[in-house]
Amino acid sequence: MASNHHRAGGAPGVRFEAARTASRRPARSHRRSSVAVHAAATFPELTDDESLADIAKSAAKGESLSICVFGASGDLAKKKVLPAIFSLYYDRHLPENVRVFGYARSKMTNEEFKEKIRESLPCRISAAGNCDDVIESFLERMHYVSGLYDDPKDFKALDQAMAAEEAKMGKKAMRIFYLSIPPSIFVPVAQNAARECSSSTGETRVIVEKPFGRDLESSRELTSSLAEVLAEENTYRIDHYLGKELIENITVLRFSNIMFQPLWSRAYIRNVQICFSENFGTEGRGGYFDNYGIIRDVMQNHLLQVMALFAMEEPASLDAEDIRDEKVKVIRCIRPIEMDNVVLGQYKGRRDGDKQLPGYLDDETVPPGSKCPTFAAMALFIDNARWDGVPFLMKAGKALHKRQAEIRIQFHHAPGKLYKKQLGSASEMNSNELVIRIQPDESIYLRLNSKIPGLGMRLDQTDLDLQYKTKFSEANLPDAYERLILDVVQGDKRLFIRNDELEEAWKLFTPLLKTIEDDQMAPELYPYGSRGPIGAHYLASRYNVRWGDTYN
Ligand SMILES: NC(=O)C1=CN([C@@H]2O[C@H](COP(=O)(O)OP(=O)(O)OC[C@H]3O[C@@H](n4cnc5c(N)ncnc54)[C@H](OP(=O)(O)O)[C@@H]3O)[C@@H](O)[C@H]2O)C=CC1
Ligand SMILES: O=C1O[C@H](COP(=O)(O)O)[C@@H](O)[C@H](O)[C@H]1O
Repeated sequence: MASNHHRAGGAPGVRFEAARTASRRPARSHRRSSVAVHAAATFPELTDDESLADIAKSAAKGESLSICVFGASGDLAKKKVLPAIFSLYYDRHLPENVRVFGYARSKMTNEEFKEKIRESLPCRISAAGNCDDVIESFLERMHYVSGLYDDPKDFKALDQAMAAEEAKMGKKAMRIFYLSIPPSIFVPVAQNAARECSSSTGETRVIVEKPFGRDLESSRELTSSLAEVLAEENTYRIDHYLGKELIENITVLRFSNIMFQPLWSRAYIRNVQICFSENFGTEGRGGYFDNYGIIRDVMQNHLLQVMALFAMEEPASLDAEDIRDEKVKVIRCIRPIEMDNVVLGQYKGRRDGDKQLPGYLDDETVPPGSKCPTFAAMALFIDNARWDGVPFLMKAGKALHKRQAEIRIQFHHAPGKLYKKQLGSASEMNSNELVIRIQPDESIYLRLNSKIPGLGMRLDQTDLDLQYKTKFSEANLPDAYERLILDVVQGDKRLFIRNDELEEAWKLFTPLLKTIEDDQMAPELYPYGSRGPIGAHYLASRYNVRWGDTYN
């Protein structure tokens, strides 16, 4: 795989001109013949007749796509990866000549595998007439191969199974491998796949799941082991937050709206809050989690990526390299994180009526007495001209009172005293706030001071509110994995993590993690379902800030 070349600005090797329309086409019912169904994905602007003609051309060109999911028996494959591939198929974003392979050690027949997967395949629009037909047609394209992860022979068998299907479809085959497996086997699986299963006729791309190491050193080791068999341009490090609708919208919001451009700096912004909370604990994933903790699990990757997109300078273009250059630059400007600016927490059990909500240490897969943080809050600073002195407050936690992820931008209060009497002096209650709600209930709203209608002069805060649910149809909110897998098919790396980005992210967090672990820092306990440790509020108040999610 390392030898595959890369064409500037696009997908190297086999390429499907798949549908990447600026806005998603509304889902249509699948009433056409099965030959026609997927032509529209390959040639989105074409009518059915034209699509049929082009299907013939595509078949004549002899191109096919094989996607293989390693760890196909696992949680992520079932929950996210295979449903996302199906949704792309359903929405006609994949070519007709697509085949999907599952690979894992579990012994299953093709039929058993398909039955297991069938129940997790979503029909995006419940009213869509014949989703069942599309499911059947998708399942016909699926194959399961059972094998070990460290035995080249088994990978040869996979290669043969893929080649046999590809031979029916044409001369050129692109292969995509998704490593939906525990990190301990990333390297042998990537090596075996590269050596035994690379496409001999087209491009081979590999999607690597997080975690990409657990500190700077292990991340470097992983990068260099993967680099022995995979060219960087064919390696797609996935951070599924980058595939979320609202996160893609950050750059659109910033760089296409003149009203925001002058405001986006220390001159107008008082603080930025990036908050992630989940209303469930590590249930079932405690074994994995305990080795990582919330900082590695969510902050070093998802939340740092959000911060980078929020704070970076305008890229020279929308090209993947230009965007990633800017992200790297801004991450490098983040000041080393001091322990004084960090609060750690761990959830404890709580009684809720008849129900006992478990504490982190009640999870049998968690080592007794673990100090692993399930919550963290920190203040970060970007030492550049744009953001000098602006606190970026980040917090993330499991087993909190609600599931929510959002960015809150709190502006300075308006100068002067004109409406001071009506607005009061608590700055967070009278200054503007822009909220980008990543999930759930995706929305963007701007908090303004406004006059309450009526006689007299009473003021209150009110929202200019863009609710995705009411403004856009649900069909237009693809799952993050859908967007990202389609990007891999198209060779678009904008939303994937480049190796130098990863390196800078680990340089920032590794010293902090080392201090926490070397000093065995004890986390502050917080009850399951609460708002997290009190310490997070003291941290914010040190910077004269209140967490927006505590008063809204
Ligand atoms: N689940 C999630 O929500 C998320 C997962 N991820 C990442 O995605 C990847 C896959 O996650 P997930 O599906 O939850 O993982 P699983 O633990 O479900 O593992 C996937 C498959 O790998 C095989 N496997 C599990 N443990 C081992 C082992 N010790 N040695 C060899 N094979 C093993 C099993 O298949 P078999 O025995 O049949 O071979 C299993 O079905 C991981 O890297 C994870 O960190 C990232 C974000 C979220
Ligand atoms: O990567 C991870 O993300 C999930 C949260 O993802 P979301 O899309 O549901 O917000 C988190 O639960 C998990 O611990 C972490 O590994």
